[in-house]
Amino acid sequence: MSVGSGSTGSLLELDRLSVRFLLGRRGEVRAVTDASLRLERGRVLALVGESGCGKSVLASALLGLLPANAQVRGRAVTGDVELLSAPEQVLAERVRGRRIGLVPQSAGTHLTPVRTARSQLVEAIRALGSGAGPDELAERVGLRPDELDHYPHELSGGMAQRVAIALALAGDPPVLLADEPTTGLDRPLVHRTVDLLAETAADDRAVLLITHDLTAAKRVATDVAVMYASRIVEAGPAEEVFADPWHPYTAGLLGALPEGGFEPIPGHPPALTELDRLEREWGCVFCQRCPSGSCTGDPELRAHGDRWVAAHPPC
Ligand SMILES: Nc1ncnc2c1ncn2[C@@H]1O[C@H](COP(=O)(O)OP(=O)(O)OP(=O)(O)O)[C@@H](O)[C@H]1O
Ligand code: NI
Repeated sequence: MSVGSGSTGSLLELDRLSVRFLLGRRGEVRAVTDASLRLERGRVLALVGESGCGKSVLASALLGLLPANAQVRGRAVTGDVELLSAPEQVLAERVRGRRIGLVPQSAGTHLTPVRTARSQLVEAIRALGSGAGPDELAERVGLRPDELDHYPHELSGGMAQRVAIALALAGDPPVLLADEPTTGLDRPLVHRTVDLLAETAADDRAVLLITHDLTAAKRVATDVAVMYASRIVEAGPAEEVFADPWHPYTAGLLGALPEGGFEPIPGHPPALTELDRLEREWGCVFCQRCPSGSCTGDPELRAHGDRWVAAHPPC
């Protein structure tokens, strides 16, 4: 992955995407700040970070699904569409399902209970006007065609998740956006689901996998971006970042895993209404939790080769 602008051949590119929610007299929530990312063909980019850091808001911004009190800045380009300024009609007719397929959080509740998987798939194919057939899509996600004739309550969790991914693929979108696609699944099923997403990426697409499940991210991501308090604080090739994190927050997330010895960083992320003040006072909003003592106080994500880090450059 690369962060920044001036791409060739990327399927999705974000350039300083920022989102604030205006709360009137209660101030503002800064949910996403200057997020720059590039998603290339064949790649799985995991966007990781604790609950509430802004991952889902970033995803909603790309799909034009933010509420009216959201103020959006920056650029996000897929194909010839600039997503942040595109009218709703363009997003509805050309982007959602066609350029960006959405894999839902909970497949079980996403499917309509009174209709078979096949009829839902056929309807999606018809609505999106794509050339794929239901059996072909079933096969692509590892389902037997006859399994499509089940109603959602007859599907196992894993089969429902496969149907949901088949639905996301119905319009043959080059990009899949999966926001916490493994919520509520047990570990083997988490692995099968993310493996399937990785296979779809290998099939000439790209996947943006939003998750707080570091184990799942480690398993399939080719690239990773770590988000803390609305900002991406570190990004780069997944293998390198996971093996040798530069930002102390990334190190803390990895330290909280079983293999890291269950040692999370003490404290909590700051309230998102306080970020402007904290950055004015400290530079870096992580500083109050920062064990490293080497913070430059510069919140900008800076490049060092193909890796990016804020405030804590490699020494
Ligand atoms: N409409 C809104 N008005 C005000 N604040 C909002 C609104 N929608 C989201 N937020 C806030 O934006 C912040 C980021 O939320 P977001 O859902 O993106 O977090 P997340 O990283 O996806 O976490 P999770 O893993 O829990 O989904 C949260 O503090 C949330 O309360
Ligand atoms: Ni710091």
